[in-house]
Amino acid sequence: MSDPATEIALQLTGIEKVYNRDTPGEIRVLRGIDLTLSAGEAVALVAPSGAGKSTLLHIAGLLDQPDTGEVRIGGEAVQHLNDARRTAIRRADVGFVYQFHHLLPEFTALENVVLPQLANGTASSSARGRALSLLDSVGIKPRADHRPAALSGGEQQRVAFCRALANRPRVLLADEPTGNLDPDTSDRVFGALMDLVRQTGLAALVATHNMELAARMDRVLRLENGQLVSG
Ligand SMILES: Nc1ncnc2c1ncn2[C@@H]1O[C@H](COP(=O)(O)OP(=O)(O)OP(=O)(O)O)[C@@H](O)[C@H]1O
Repeated sequence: MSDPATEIALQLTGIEKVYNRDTPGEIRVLRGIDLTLSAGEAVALVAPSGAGKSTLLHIAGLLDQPDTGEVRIGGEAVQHLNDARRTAIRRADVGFVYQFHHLLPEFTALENVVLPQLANGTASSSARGRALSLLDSVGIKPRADHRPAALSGGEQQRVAFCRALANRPRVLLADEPTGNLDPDTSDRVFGALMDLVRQTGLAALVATHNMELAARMDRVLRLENGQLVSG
């Protein structure tokens, strides 16, 4: 059996992305991105606004296609797969946490966390238990039956964090997952994330401007001039 610690969860090779090609507004956002994320590894992505962080996360999460380069998730090259297969891989293997959480307003916090598993056809009797345990790990289990409108911004963000992890994805792609949170709550959510990384082999790519959190991850990568550099 392969060692989960050395299993490659996500691999980007030679990724390039240009917007408005061959027009005066051409922007070469990604200029040859190489990134290997192993199972059980957390990597911080630090990028100034407009550097291409969202573009990179969208390509890594199969929401967008690069112009050139290859994306592999769990060893499978996804470039030439049809849309249905790419969607299936995204749903099964990738969790997203965005700056804006997009919770479904008519459902409770708990239902918002369980719903992706229903969509995925993977909801089991344990799905509710898994969702409650995730909500507990970030301190909002007592709010499980509240709808998003009755939750604070930070509570909604924590629900979105749990939703992203409910399916046990192989890769978590997060954009400022603790951005709205006070330092203690941020610490708790980050701790819950790192526990999952260490205990379950989750691979996490976390965009953040918080250099203290970044330093607590395994590696820090900066997106500069369309390329990734260490540190
Ligand atoms: N669909 C698009 N068409 C044209 N230009 C785009 C498109 N999407 C993004 N851009 C441009 O590409 C650059 C990178 O955008 P991106 O959203 O990836 O940056 P970002 O690093 O996530 O920024 P922020 O941190 O401010 O959200 C920006 O200059 C942006 O204006």
